[in-house]
Amino acid sequence: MPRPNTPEIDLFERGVLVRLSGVNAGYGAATVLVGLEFESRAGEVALVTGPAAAGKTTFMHLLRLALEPRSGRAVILGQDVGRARARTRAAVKRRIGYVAENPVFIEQWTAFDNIAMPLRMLGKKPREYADDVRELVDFVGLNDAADLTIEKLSGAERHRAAIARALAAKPDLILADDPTAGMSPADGRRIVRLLAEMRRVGAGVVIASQDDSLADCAPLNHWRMDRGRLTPAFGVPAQAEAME
Ligand SMILES: Nc1ncnc2c1ncn2[C@@H]1O[C@H](COP(=O)(O)OP(=O)(O)OP(=O)(O)O)[C@@H](O)[C@H]1O
Repeated sequence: MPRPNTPEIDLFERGVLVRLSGVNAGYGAATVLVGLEFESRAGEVALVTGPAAAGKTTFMHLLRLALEPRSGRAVILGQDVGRARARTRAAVKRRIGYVAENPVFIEQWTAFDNIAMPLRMLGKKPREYADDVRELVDFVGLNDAADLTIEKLSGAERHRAAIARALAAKPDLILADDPTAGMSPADGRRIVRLLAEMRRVGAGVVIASQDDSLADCAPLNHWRMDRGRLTPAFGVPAQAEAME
């Protein structure tokens, strides 16, 4: 007899990728995130905006399981991550694509090889992943720059490469921390649209930024973070209405 699903797996199967209920988190003695209520569903994009030091990066660390909730309940990709064992947490992490604020690459490698890194780590051979990586390169618009070593890329191209790398292993949840930093407004909007496209393959996307003006460049749920508290920016987003 198959074991019945846990309530957390049931939630995932109903398309709820993240559900935070009353979550507090922080560093050392400092509580940075306070009483978070948040939900992200498959095929939805969330934009979290707020001023410097509001807690956006800390929120990303919580979602990518680099920071544990101190209290409350955090269900991410079908697991109560505050209670899960190290092995389960590691398995959840592998299903999350993360675009860091300052992406770190192997500078002497080409963008193509850096993008392929997650696939190599899964044990795939170049002939198995070459077409998929080329497709990603096209998708993010890196084109010929993919064959240059990363150190030669512009800031915007590095972000495109970081996005392609985060998508390589086909994650269920994509997190992008300030992906438009240092870009022109037009480039920034293109990047957000690109990330938002991932909803079409059923992924959930969460983007953090200081820039409120990004809210109208794709269909998304806009949240504001202020002093560690998260609120829907315009009334109650569709996803929160659907919370059971
Ligand atoms: N490793 C850490 N240890 C202690 N405090 C930290 C740590 N990282 C961040 N903080 C503090 O947590 C608070 C929130 O920082 P966080 O980086 O999450 O904000 P942010 O909204 O991402 O800011 P920005 O838009 O400038 O990137 C700040 O007061 C910051 O000083």
